[in-house]
Amino acid sequence: MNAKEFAAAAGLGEVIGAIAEASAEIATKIRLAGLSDIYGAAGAVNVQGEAQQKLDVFANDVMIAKLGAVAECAAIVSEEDDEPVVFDHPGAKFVAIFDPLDGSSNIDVNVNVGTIVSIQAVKGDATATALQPGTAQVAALYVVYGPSTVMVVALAEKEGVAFFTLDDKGEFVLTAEGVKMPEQGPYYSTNEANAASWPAVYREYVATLVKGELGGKAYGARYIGSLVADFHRTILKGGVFLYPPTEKAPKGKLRLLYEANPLALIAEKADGAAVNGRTRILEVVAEQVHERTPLIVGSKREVEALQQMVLKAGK
Ligand SMILES: O=P(O)(O)OC[C@H]1O[C@](O)(COP(=O)(O)O)[C@@H](O)[C@@H]1O
Ligand SMILES: [Mg+2]
Ligand SMILES: [Mg+2]
Repeated sequence: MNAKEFAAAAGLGEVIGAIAEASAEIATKIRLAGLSDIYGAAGAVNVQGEAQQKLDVFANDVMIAKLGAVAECAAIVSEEDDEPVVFDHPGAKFVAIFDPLDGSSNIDVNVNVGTIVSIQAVKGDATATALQPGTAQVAALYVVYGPSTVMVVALAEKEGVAFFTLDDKGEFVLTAEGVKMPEQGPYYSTNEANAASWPAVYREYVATLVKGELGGKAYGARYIGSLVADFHRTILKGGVFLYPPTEKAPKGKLRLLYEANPLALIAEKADGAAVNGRTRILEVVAEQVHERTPLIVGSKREVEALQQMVLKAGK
């Protein structure tokens, strides 16, 4: 079975099939990047105030073109566009909310990047649909462009997550189903250079892990700096990824709607958890589509321990 058939069987029509086609094109572009003029900055700045890479723009354009050709897709919300892009598709059922290329600062050094997508059922206009809490998502997925290209899909109605691997014909073939993450893992993953500007409780938490005070074994550190890649390791090996608030980004750096929400649904469907410190990510109600959030996601044991420490500290 491929990703397109899997999603169609789950009542999602062609939406995931279109994302699979877009991802296959993005994967090819990334794989051959050194042979074309696609590395480097595009010369523009996106709504987040971040310099766009040429591959950010390419990935966004491909996603919009593919989803714009699908009758069930009413609109898209992208990290790279200030406003939703609304399609003329009367009666369309879904809005796709995405980060077309995640970890783009890693592109030029040939390190894993990804695509992250949340799918919401239409409820009002595109913005209102996108602003529904993560609990309302009908599906979520990410694609990791690594040594192989893998798509991981969670459906709201199904426990466990499905893995698809891109074959040499451009198809995402089902390679694992019902995947769950370890209840506890060996790694923590965070940009520790920010530690001095985290709320103290996060430093205490990491010290707890390093000293082996949570479950007996001392944790190791792993940080790629591509959320998708750091999350993918976490789902396979267990452990915790955290991007706490910092002085520079007091509301967190990562985006709620197209980074935290989809990964939180995938984590929960795999028996993991995701919080913003105090609150379950999927219950946070966004006020704007590009809203940022702290994110702590991973195995249940680690995420719950952090949440308890934060609540106890009153932070
Ligand atoms: O460089 P930092 O501050 O550690 O931030 C890394 C985070 O930023 C991101 O690159 C942001 O994603 P984009 O590349 O989509 O802007 C995440 O992938 C990653 O987790
Ligand atoms: Mg990103
Ligand atoms: Mg991005």
